[in-house]
Amino acid sequence: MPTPKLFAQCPDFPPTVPVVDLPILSLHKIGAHDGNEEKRLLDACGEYGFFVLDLKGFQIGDNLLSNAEHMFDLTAATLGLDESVLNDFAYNPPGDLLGYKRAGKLRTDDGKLDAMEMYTVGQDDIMGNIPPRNNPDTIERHRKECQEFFRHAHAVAAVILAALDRLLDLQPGTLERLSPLDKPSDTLLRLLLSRPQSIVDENRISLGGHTDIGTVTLVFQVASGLQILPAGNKNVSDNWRYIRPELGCVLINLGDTLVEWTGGLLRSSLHRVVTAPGAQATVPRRSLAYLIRPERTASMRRLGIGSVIPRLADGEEAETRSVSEWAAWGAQQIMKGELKPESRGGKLVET
Ligand SMILES: O=C(O)CCC(=O)C(=O)O
Ligand SMILES: [Fe+2]
Repeated sequence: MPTPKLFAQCPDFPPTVPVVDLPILSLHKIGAHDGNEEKRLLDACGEYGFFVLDLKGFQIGDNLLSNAEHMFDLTAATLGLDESVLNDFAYNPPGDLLGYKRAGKLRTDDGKLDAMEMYTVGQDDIMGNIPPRNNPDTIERHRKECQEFFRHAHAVAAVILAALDRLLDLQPGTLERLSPLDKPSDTLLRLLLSRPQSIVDENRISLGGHTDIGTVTLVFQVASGLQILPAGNKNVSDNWRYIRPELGCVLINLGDTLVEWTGGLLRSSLHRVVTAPGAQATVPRRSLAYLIRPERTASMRRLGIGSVIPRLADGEEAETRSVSEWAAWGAQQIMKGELKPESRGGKLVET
């Protein structure tokens, strides 16, 4: 949802489609510990696990908007390479999610094939936490711009995590220290593209319903198509709601790790991408997802003994797995069909 330049290239979001009423919060106010804005943040994290963050007029926010614009260019350049070139960088799931994923590699909720191409860049590779990987030239020539994106995206996320520390009565710095920029993790940036269809099927699912597994995700979209299934609704087409792109803003959603760490207080919501609505379906849809994961050795154990996060109830067992073990287990459960992707947590609004 970044800059005027990108918005000007895209037809308007239609006024008639069903949208979810997410709050637009101010990075500036949250950074200044504004009590009212923090309350709105906590409410949104419990109810939707999603909110829109206005980045404009705050230095790190403006920096990130400009970095995001570069990453949109990088998406076009990289996914515009010949398929034979991209195939040399093909991703290798489930062990290695970095590199190129062509459209049609995944099944969506309706049993059809997905329509999302993506090139995934690892934070460790770009920030030098591991020896560099080999990426297409389009990326190798812009490592510095990628570094800037990771640095500023991480800084914006840190403002939100610091506010959550305060709201959850955790020691200052707790959440940020668990997902540092300079320690090995599975944090990554997805450069995503879904191409316009010759005959538009507005119900086509480009990327199937899922929750994100990590702590927080920052999403930039210009043409929409991203939808959320608000909690408590049956997973049928009529219940999904579009997220309206907002100029100068980034969309933030919480992942399963924050749900676990808070004993289910916060929510991670099911979301998916369908054909962009109205005239937006006629242009290529580019988006960015910066998916933050904790340091690899961090534990999934519930956090803190402050006054907000509930203690384990009688009979409840502490989670002892590391984030990597937990992620591998979750992926396996979903593959075996024993775990269905669905909204998790949200006890904050139920109590
Ligand atoms: O393309 C988008 O808008 C969202 C992508 C997404 O949900 C993801 O990569 O996890
Ligand atoms: Fe996602």
